Amino acid sequence: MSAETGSAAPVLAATDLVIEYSTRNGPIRSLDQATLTVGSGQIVALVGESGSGKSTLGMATGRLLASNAVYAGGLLSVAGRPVYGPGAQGGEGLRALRREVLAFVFQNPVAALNPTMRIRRQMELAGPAGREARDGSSAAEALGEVGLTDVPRVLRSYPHELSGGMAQRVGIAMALRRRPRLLIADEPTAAVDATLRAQILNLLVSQCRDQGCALLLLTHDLHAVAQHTEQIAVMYGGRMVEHGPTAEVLGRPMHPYTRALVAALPGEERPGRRLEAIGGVPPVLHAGCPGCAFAPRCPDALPNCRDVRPADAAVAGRTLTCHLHPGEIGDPSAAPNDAGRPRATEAGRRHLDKEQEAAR
Ligand SMILES: Nc1ncnc2c1ncn2[C@@H]1O[C@H](COP(=O)(O)OP(=O)(O)OP(=O)(O)O)[C@@H](O)[C@H]1O
Repeated sequence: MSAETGSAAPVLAATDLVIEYSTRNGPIRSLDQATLTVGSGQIVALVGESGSGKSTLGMATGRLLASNAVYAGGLLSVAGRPVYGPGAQGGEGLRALRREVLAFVFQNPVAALNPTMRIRRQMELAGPAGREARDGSSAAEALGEVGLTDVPRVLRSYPHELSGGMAQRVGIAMALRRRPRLLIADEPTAAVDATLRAQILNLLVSQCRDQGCALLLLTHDLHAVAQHTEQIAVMYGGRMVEHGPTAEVLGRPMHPYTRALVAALPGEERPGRRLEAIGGVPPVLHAGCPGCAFAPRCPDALPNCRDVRPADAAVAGRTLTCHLHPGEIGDPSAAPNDAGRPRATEAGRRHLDKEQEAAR
């Protein structure tokens, strides 16, 4: 077995992926060299404001983008099988990938189900082919495992006869029926009653853990991320700006955008201080951003931030894409190199000194 297709291959590997949508007003660049790796069985959050490109990356995993989406560069593979880039799967290969490896849970659970079919039939179709597909009891078991009571009634129901919470449990049961290796959940609790959100998320994460299925959770909810995920990737303007272990990234955010997201989190306000809103609006890109897309909103922007793209650097156990953090201080292996990593500027060093001073 080659390294590419072996079980050691990450379940999701996107490298410098560029996706644009063609519109009457010109292209909208939704992914601008997005890079993300999800390991087998990992629970990973992808966060960022609305429009940062999370759903585009999620749907790109199965080449399920809107018809006006245009692939414009980079690579994406799922479980070692190329989806975008050289050797990309098409036809039956792509259908097999969607059937055997990938699963999706969407924001609106009722709309994600087929309105004309009873749940029993949809569960059968979502399950493995053959004898088991006709075996009603296995569908019932799967619904029992996601905490549904009165399963016979649920099996007889049409989607509109279920509450949002019940429909999302059915959606999770369906998504996991074929034992996928990667589940993409796009705001899975956004349309569910607030009192049920934690339950649904707990269920989703525990079911994925039990099955060893990796989960990529696209969300705005940093509290949920802190509670449930191992890794977090922060996205802005179609690319990752900070990626690493959730506890470390949220506990000590380093990219100014991550810091702003954490400061805007309800519960982060200190007595007598207001919750900080992030000033300005996220960009809509029409072409590759020449520098850091956050620079126009960044309180710490350096002179080169608007014009020079920061490279990824390993800093404090995470990957950071920011001129303020060009690499580990005192770590020669992470220092500027000939491969084009930008050099730490004097202003960058001063900023870091200030940060370290504040931390003391
Ligand atoms: N079919 C489309 N045609 C044109 N532009 C699109 C299309 N789909 C998405 N976009 C644009 O691409 C950018 C990224 O959108 P995307 O939905 O991936 O972001 P997101 O982070 O998932 O946002 P949200 O959290 O609101 O779902 C946005 O500017 C969006 O308006």
